[in-house]
Formats: sequence, structure tokens, C-alpha cells
Amino acid sequence: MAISRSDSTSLGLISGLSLAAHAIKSNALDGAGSQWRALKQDKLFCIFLAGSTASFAGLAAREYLQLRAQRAEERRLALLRQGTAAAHDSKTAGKKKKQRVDTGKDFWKQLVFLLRIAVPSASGRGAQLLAAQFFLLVMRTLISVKTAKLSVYYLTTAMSKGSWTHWTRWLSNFAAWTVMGTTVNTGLKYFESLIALEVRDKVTKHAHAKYLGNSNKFYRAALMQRGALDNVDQRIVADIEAWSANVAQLYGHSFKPILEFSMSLYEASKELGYARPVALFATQTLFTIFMRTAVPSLGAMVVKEQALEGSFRHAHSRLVGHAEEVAFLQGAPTERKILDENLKTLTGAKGWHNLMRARNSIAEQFAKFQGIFIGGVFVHIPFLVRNNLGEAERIASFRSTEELMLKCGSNFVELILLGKSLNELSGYTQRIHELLTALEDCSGERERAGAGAQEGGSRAQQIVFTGLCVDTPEPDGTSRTLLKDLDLQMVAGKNVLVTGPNGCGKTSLFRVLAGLWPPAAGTVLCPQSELMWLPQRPYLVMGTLRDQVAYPMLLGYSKLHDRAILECLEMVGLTKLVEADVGLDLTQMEWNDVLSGGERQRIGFARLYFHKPLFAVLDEATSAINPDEEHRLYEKVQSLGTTVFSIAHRLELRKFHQWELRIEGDGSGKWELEPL
Ligand SMILES: Nc1ncnc2c1ncn2[C@@H]1O[C@H](COP(=O)(O)OP(=O)(O)OP(=O)(O)O)[C@@H](O)[C@H]1O
Repeated sequence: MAISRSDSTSLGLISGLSLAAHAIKSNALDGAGSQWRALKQDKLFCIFLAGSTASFAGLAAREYLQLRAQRAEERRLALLRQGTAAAHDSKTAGKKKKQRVDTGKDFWKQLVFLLRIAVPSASGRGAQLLAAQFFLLVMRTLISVKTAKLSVYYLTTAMSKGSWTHWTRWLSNFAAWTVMGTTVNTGLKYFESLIALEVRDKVTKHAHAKYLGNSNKFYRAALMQRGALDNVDQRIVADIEAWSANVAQLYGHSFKPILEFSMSLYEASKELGYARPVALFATQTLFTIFMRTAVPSLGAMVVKEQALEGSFRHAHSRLVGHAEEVAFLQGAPTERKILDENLKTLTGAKGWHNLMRARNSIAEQFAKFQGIFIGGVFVHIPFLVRNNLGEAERIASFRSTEELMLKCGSNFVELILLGKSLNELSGYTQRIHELLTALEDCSGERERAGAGAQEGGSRAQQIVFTGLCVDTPEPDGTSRTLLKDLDLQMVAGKNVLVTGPNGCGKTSLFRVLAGLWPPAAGTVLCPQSELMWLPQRPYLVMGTLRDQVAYPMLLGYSKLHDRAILECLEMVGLTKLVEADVGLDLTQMEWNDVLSGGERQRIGFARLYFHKPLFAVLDEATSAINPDEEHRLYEKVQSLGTTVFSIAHRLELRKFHQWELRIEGDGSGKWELEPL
């Protein structure tokens, strides 16, 4: 390694370039000719060159034409569906609403917001993992930079001089590198997966806390589309996972190139000085900036793809959820068509984006190869013109310097490509940020301002509606009046039967009572913890038979309340479900699939008997049960001291109630209360 710095850098940058230009000019014909001769001699190479060029260009062109036609067809159908005027409106509204997904100021703000959730403290597990990863990253850089130069130098010297001493040095260097490199690389991969998992865990739990925390936000976000969120499940399950993996990867892949670049540059500058490398990277930066202007935003593509993935997944889960109804109606062909349509839209969009990405890739590859080309010119020239070195020394010095410059160059390209990864990340970041902020305020103005259902205190023994108005909650302002100025006081022991035509607002009244819908006006006083709702199709939780009865308590395999639960099952005539060997531990993958409609309603009553609330809303809760059994179930409710609101169309139920609240359902919000 005997080249002194003054030797190597004595050739000026401009004079070096002019020497290179002169050499290219006088040898250009020879260069092209040698390429042509090489091609002519290698027929196999020519066949594969022609084949790969034709298949890439041909297939990409066919894809382009097909996808363009499909997109045009989709636009035409959208216009037909919405009507030209509506389509125009939505198009302009879409334009207005369309947010630019890029790596600007908003992205960084959102990213910091999410990272604070993922790594909440400097001493937590997340921070510890990041610190450990940092040590490994620096270690890998040290190994790769320090050993690369030595390794290439020893090997080239060994080969050019036929020196066993240098070859043995290379061998021991390589052996040490292999052991350290394997350990460090494995550690890096392992820590990256741990970081991704930790980040996912933290952000998902945060989303769960918002989604399933107080005030039933999951109901408002998922069912009532508050916050205009599409596919909340997709965002929580898939987007957070992809975002976490991207963040973990980006952390590792941003440190490495920065460190390796600076260290390789420092080492290479000992041979080349700084002027050439700086000129090289300045050219490459300018070239990349120029190419960038032509490529589309990856973030926007990610946003669209994830939304379409969510819709496709949603279409599948709807089929799973309604498998029996679809099977009875023999709707399989229709469902298949719906699913295939969803898939076509998804693959169409992804195919189009892949074409855009290919365009992107051409720009990147160009940036990379021109870097190698210009780098080559800068690094080769000083060694080409230097005559004061022996052959072996010249080759060894050149190879080790070239190796460092190549490392330097590839890290520089990696740094520039970080922009692309950040761009992809911005898509996920936007979707998750949207989710969290929408959940934060999906209660909406009216919910926050409205009186809602007020907790009446643990000792309150009554439910009081005062001047209550109930409207349908249409977010676009087209709500209808269901109930107006309802004044009703419900005291213990006085059951109320709520009647009226379909869609008049019977269930809606109790949605307001439970605090799911805000009242349009008036107030509701209700001991929420003493109120239970039995719908027509009771919800069955994933878990044991005991969990079905104890819900919302989740007992799992605890036998603490087994006696009470068995009694409740006996009262509703469901002891047949308790199998001798497993008892209440019986677990089903999906309870809805194994219980009949009547059995599910009986589980609802068993739940009511188990919890013994002061008040219960029975919403068509006995519609699948025969009248004799219905009678027995109602008597039991009364004997437990639970006062009920019943919504029912069957007149036989009147005898269990003291009052009837009749809702007109003619849009005026009128109602009548009569003693029975
Ligand atoms: N999430 C919702 N968003 C907007 N409107 C809704 C929503 N849920 C129900 N509605 C509307 O509110 C009205 C009252 O519904 P509700 O379920 O209270 O009727 P109901 O009197 O219980 O009817 P039924 O006897 O058929 O069960 C219906 O017209 C329905 O379309």
C-alpha cells in the first residue's frame, strides 16, 4: 500500500477527465467493435438477449393496454352507477378531498406521532431494542469497511506476487470476518423482527384502547361510519403490521448506508483525495433528483392498495358471516361474482401500480449504473496514468480502493433509495394516523354536545326520559324524526311494552338509552350498569359454554360460578348442552353455527338470570320460542325482580306488562302511553 497521497491526487480532476475524454474519443470505434464481435461469437447470449427484451417489452405493453382498458371500463361503470351529475360531483369532491401522500412536513409529524406511541419511553423495551440494534449496525459497518480493504489487498497481492504469506493473511482475515459477520448479521435480522413486533404490539394496543375504550367508539366507527373510516379491521390488522415492518426495516437500512458511506469514503480518500468522490456523489445526486421528478408517488399507491385489500377482505368476511343465509338462497354463484369483481378491481389497481413501480425502477437503476460508470472513470484514471508503481502494487492498491469506492457508491444509492422506502411508509403512516385521529374524535360534535344517556348513580332505581327526541343518525344531515318529546318514568316493577310499525324507532329508543345514539334533544337518566339488552339474535362470544352465560364476564375455565351458571341453563331448558365429560368447558369454534335461533335466545335469558340486572330491554327476545316457554321465561324474569322494556309484535306478551308505549312511526315522532 505504498502510494502516497500526493502521488494519487497529483492528477487534477479536470485534466484527468480530459485525458479520459481523449481516450474515449480515440478508442470509441474499437470499443463498439469489440462489443459487436463478442455478440456475434456468442449465439446463445444473443438468443436470450432477444428473448428477454421481447418478453419484457411485449408483456409490459400488453399489461399496459389491458389495464388501461380495464380502468376506462371501471370509470364508465362508475359513471353509470352514480349518474353523470353525481359522478361529476363525487369526482370534484374527490379531487377536493384527495390528500397528497408524500414525505413532506405532514408525514414527518404523523411519523413522530406514531413513533411516540411505538416507543413511549427512553428506558422501555422498544428503546432497549433500538439501542441494541444500533450497536450491531455500527459493528457490521466496522467489520465490512475495515475488512473489505484488507481482504482485497491481501488477496490481490497474494495472486499477483504468488505470495503465500499474503494468502495466509487473507485467509485468517476472511475466517475472522466470517465468524463475526455471521453473528452480527443474524443478530441484526433477529432484532429487526423483534423491533417490528414490539412496534406493532404497542401501536395495535393503542388502537385497541381507542377503538374499544369508553363510549363505544368501535360501534360508531365500524357501524355508523363516523370519521369516514373504511375497513377499520384492515387498518388495525394489516396496515399496522406492514407499517411496523417498514419502520423496523428502515431503521436498520438508514443507519447502515450512512455509516458505511462515511467510513468507506474516509478510507478511500486516503488514496484518492476528496475532490473525486465529492464530484462523483454530487453528479449522482443531481441525476437522481432529475429522475425523481418523473416518478409517481408510492405513498398514494399504498393507500389505495390497502383500501382495496380491505374491501376484498370485507367481502370475504361477509360471506363467512352469512354463510347459512347465502346457502339457503343458493347465492353461491352471485357471491362468487361479487368476490371475483372485488378481486379484479384489486389486481387491476395493483397491476397498474406495478407498471408505475417498473417505471420507477428504471429511474433508480439508471441512477445506480451511471454512478458506477462515473465512479469508475474517477477511480480508474489516477491508476491508469500512474507509472511509478510495480504491477502487483498497482493492482492491489487499485482493487482495494475500487472496492471501497464501490461500497461507498452502493451505500450512496441506498441512501438515495431511502426516499422510496419513506414514500411507501408515508402511505401506511397516513392510513394509521387517520385511523387514530378519527377514533379520537369519532364521537362527533353532536355526541359530544348531546346529553346522551346519563348514569343515574348506582342506587338509581328508575329510568327517566325527559323531553326526549330521537332522530336517525344520518351523517349527511338527512336524518328523520322517530320520536319527539318523550316523557317517561320507568320505576321498578312496572314493565313497559313498546309497540309500533316496522322501522318506527322502537329499537332506536333503546340505542339512545344505552348511549349508542345521541338524543336529538332532551335527556335520559339511566343506571347503565343495571341495564341489560336481550336482542333477537343474542351475541355469542368466542369461548366456553360458561362464557356464553356469563358474558360480558369472561370466565374461561374458572369454575367459580359454575353452580349459578348450571342453574341458569336449567331454568332456560339448555342442560342438554352440558356434556358429561367436558361440562361447561365445552368450546365451539363458532357458537352461532351450532345453536338454533331459539337456543340462542335461551342463552340470552340464561345470561339475564345470571346477572339479575334491575332493568332489561327485551327486543323481540322470545320471537323464536314457543308461547308456553315464553310464558315461563317471562315469569322467571319477574320473579328475579328485573323490570323490563319489551319490544314485541305478539299480543300475548301484554299480560306481563303494566304500560304500553305506542310509537306512531309516521315521521311526526308522536307516541302514546297507555296502562294495560
Ligand atoms: N345506523 C343507522 N343509521 C341510520 N339509520 C338507521 C340506523 N339504524 C336504524 N336506522 C333507521 O332507523 C329507523 C328505526 O329503526 P329501528 O331499528 O328503531 O326500527 P324498529 O322500530 O325497531 O323496527 P322493527 O320493528 O322492524 O325492528 C329505521 O328506519 C332504520 O332504517
